[in-house]
Amino acid sequence: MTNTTTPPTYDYIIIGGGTSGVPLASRLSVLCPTSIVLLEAGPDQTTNSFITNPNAFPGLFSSDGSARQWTHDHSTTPQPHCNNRCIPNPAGRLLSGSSAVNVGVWMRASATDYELIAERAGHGRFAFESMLDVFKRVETHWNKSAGNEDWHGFDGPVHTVGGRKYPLRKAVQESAEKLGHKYNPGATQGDPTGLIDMTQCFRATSSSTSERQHSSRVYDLSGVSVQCESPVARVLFNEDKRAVGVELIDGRNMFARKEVIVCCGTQKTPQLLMLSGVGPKEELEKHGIDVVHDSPGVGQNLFDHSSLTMYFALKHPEQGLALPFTGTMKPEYGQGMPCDFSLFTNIPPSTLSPVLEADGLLPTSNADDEEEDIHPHLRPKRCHTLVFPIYYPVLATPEYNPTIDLSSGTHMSMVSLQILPVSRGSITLSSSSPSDPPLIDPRYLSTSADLFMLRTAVRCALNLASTSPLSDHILGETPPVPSPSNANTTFPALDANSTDGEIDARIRQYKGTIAHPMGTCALGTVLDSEFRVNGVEGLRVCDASVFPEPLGATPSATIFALGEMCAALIAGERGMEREEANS
Ligand SMILES: Cc1cc2nc3c(=O)[nH]c(=O)nc-3n(C[C@H](O)[C@H](O)[C@H](O)COP(=O)(O)OP(=O)(O)OC[C@H]3O[C@@H](n4cnc5c(N)ncnc54)[C@H](O)[C@@H]3O)c2cc1C
Repeated sequence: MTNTTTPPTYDYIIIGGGTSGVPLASRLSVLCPTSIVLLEAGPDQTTNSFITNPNAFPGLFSSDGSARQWTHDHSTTPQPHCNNRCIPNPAGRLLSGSSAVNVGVWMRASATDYELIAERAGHGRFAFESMLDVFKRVETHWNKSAGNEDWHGFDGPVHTVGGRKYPLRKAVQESAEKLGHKYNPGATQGDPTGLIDMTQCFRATSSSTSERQHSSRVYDLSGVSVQCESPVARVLFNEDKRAVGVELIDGRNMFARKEVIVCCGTQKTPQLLMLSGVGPKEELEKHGIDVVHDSPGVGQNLFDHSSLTMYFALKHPEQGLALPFTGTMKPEYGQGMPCDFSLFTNIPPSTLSPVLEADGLLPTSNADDEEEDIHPHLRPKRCHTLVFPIYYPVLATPEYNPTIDLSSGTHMSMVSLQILPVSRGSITLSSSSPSDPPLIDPRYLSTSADLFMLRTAVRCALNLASTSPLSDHILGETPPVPSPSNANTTFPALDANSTDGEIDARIRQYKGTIAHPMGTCALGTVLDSEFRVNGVEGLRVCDASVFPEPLGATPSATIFALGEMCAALIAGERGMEREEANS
C-alpha cells in the first residue's frame, strides 16, 4: 500500500530551540501570527529543578554530572599551542540550549565592539545605539536606580539579579582601585572598562533563592509548534536554490512555505549548512556532498574566549569569606554566583601594537594611513581582558589539587579571560553523516598576541591577589598537582613576581574556555545584514555563529537580542508583503 501521508508544512521552520531560537520563534509568533515549528535536537527540561536552580550548576559539569546528557560535547581537535590537548567546550542540548546550562552572567560589550560588528555586517542596526532598544526590550533589570531607565529595560522577559554584597567586596574593590581599576557604575552604557557589578540572568524568587531565566522558561511559545528530540539532518533546497524544508535524522521531512531559520549554535550551524550543500566547495566535495552554493566562509572565522582559572587559599577560612560563608551568610547569597565584580581592562595601544606587529597583524607604517587601517584591537574603549574574582573554587576537581576543599570556604578563585582573540579557527566536517560530530579547531593561542593578552589577564588577577587589602586575606595560589597528562612537570604557585615563562607554561597546560565560541557563519560574508544566507533563498541563520568580530563580553545578552531582532526583520518583511498584496 502506498503511504499517502502528506509531510507537515509550516510557514517557518526554526532549527535549534536554544538561546536565540526561542526568542526568535516566540517574538515571530507574536509579531505575525503564522504557522511556525521549532525543531530542537534535545529534550524539554524547562521545569527540571536541575536546570531552573542556578545553584545546581556545579553538578551539571561535575565528572559524574547527571546532566551531561543535556550537553553536546564539542571538544576541540588537539591544540598544538596548548600542549596538544583537546579542550572541552560544552553547549546545551535541550530546549533553551546553552541558556539552560550556562552561568548566567549578563553583560554588554563596549560600544566599539558593536560598531565594528555593524561595519562588518554592513548595517547600523548592530551599532550600540540601535542594539540598546533591543537590549532593553529583552530584560527586566534588577537595578532600578534613578537614571538607569535610559539604559535598561524593566518589563522584558529575562529578569536579572545583582547587588549582593559579599564579605570580601570592599577588599577586592580597594585592591583593584590601588591598581588603577576604577569602579564603573555605568558599565552597560557602552564602556565596560573597570570594576563592574556582577549581574546574572536569574530571577529572585525569594529572599534566598533565584530561578534561571533560560529562554524557554521566559518566552511564550504557545503560538509555536515545539518539537523536541527532533535533530535535523539537512536543509532541503529546490532547483532554484530556495530552502523549502528539512530532513530530520529520523527520516521525517517537513516543508516551509516561507523560510527556514538555523539557530543551532556556533558548532552545529555550519555543520548543518555544509551537510545541506552550503559551504566551501572543496570541503563539500571531499565528503561527496552536492554543492548547492559555494560559500567559503561557512565554518571559518571561529574564535572563542580563552580562560585560565586559578585557586587562592584563604588565610582564615573560619572567617566565612567564601562559600559556604560560615557565620557571614546572608539570605541573598543564595540568589547567584558568589562574586561581586567583573574586572574589564583595556590594553593600551602602545603596549599591544608591538605584539600585533610581531604577528604581522599591523599594516606597515605609512604616514598616509587612514584611521580605518588601525587594527580593530587598537580602537578606543575596547576591553581585551576580563577577570572574575569568585568566592568559591569554581570547577576545581580533586585531580587538579585534592587540597582544594569545595565545602568549607578554604579557597576563592580568579577566572582570567582573553576576550578579544585574534586567532581564527574553523569547523569542518568529519564525515557526511549528521550523527558524527564536526571537527572543531579554534587554533587557540596560535598568535603571540593571544598568548600575550591571556597572560596579561592572568597577571591582572595575580596583581589583584597580591595587593592589600585583598592580599591580607590570601595565603597564596594553590597550583595543580602532577596528573597523568603532566606527570613530569611541576607547576610552581603563581604570584605577581612570576615570570612570563612560568605563566605561559601554566596557560599551555591548563588554558580552557568558558564556552563562548562565535563567528562561523558571519554577518557580512556568509550572511547579509538581515541574517539571510548569501547565495541561496529562504534561509537565515541567527545564533552565536553570526558574529563577524569578537564580542568583548559574555555573549548571551547580545544573542537573546539578536533573536528578537531577527524576528522583527522577518515580521517586517511579512508586513511589507501584505502591503504589496493589498495595493
Ligand atoms: C557551560 C556554559 C557556561 C556559559 N556561561 C555563560 C555566561 O555566564 N554568560 C553568557 O553570556 N554566556 C555564557 N555561555 C555562552 C552562551 O550560553 C552561549 O554563547 C549562547 O547560549 C549560545 O546561544 P546559541 O543560540 O548560539 O546556541 P545554543 O543556545 O547552544 O542553542 C543551539 C540549540 O540548537 C540545538 N541544535 C543543534 N543542532 C541541532 C540540529 N541539527 N537540529 C535541531 N536542533 C539542533 C541544540 O541542541 C541547542 O539547543 C556559557 C555557555 C556554556 C555552555
